[in-house]
Amino acid sequence: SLDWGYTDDNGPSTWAEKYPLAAGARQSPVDIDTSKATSDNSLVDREIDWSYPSNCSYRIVNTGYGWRVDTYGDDTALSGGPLSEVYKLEQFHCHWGATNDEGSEHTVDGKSYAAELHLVHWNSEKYSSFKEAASQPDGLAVLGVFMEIGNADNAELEKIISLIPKIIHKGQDSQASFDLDFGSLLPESKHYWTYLGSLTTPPCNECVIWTVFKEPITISERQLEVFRSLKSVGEEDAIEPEEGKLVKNYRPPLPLGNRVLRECGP
Ligand SMILES: C[C@H](CNC(=O)c1ccc(S(N)(=O)=O)cc1)Cn1ccc2ccccc21
Ligand SMILES: [Zn+2]
Repeated sequence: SLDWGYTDDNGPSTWAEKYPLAAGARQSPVDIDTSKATSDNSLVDREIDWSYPSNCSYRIVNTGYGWRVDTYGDDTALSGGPLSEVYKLEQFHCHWGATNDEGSEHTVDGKSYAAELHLVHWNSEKYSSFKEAASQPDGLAVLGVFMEIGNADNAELEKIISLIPKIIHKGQDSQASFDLDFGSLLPESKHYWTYLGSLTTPPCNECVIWTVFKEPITISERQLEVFRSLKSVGEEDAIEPEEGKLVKNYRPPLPLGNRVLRECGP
């Protein structure tokens, strides 16, 4: 069975047994209590700037915990906002729930969205590899984008979704350099919240500067169902067809504690 996961016997409430960092004071996700967000001048007009060439995605893989698109970081850049250095895009992935009223990791005043997209970057100015950065307090910068159910398919996401039937089982991957317009995967408004947190999966390293956009993007119910068709087990694990489906892969919020939650944007 999986070392950790999202079922009752290996889910988030059990992670701290094998991954002690999961019990830390700087964990993610958190509930974004908008009354606690400070819009102090520290971020005034420090908008988040990103730049991704459309051909930077080269592989999609089933990690057993969801899908992940690996990217060439060389010509990518994330800067501004709460960041003091330029970060490079390493990968992006998504979290979702079994039903549409749950699925995001961050919540806003207790409200969950149907899913949440994470664009994972690392501080290539200060560190020499993603792995090294993932053990540093300012090593990673993750952009969180809420996804809500809309009537239309999200055309950019469709390029990813069309590859999922090739990676149904854990460990499968598809080398597909597909052209992606990241502009359509990010909201129009650059209004965001930011705080210091962690990876939301084991080993839960407290190495992430989080930036969560306020405005969601949309995904269709059909597209979300395709995410839920992924399996957390390999092809060789002979189990019942309905078993092992990744119907949910989100960690519920952890206490913000005495961390500062800052807000920026119009
Ligand atoms: C963490 C790394 C594997 N995990 C991730 O890269 C990762 C990235 C983003 C998120 S999220 N959902 O927060 O955006 C979660 C996990 C491997 N790795 C790197 C250093 C390292 C040290 C020990 C064990 C594994 C290690
Ligand atoms: Zn994530």
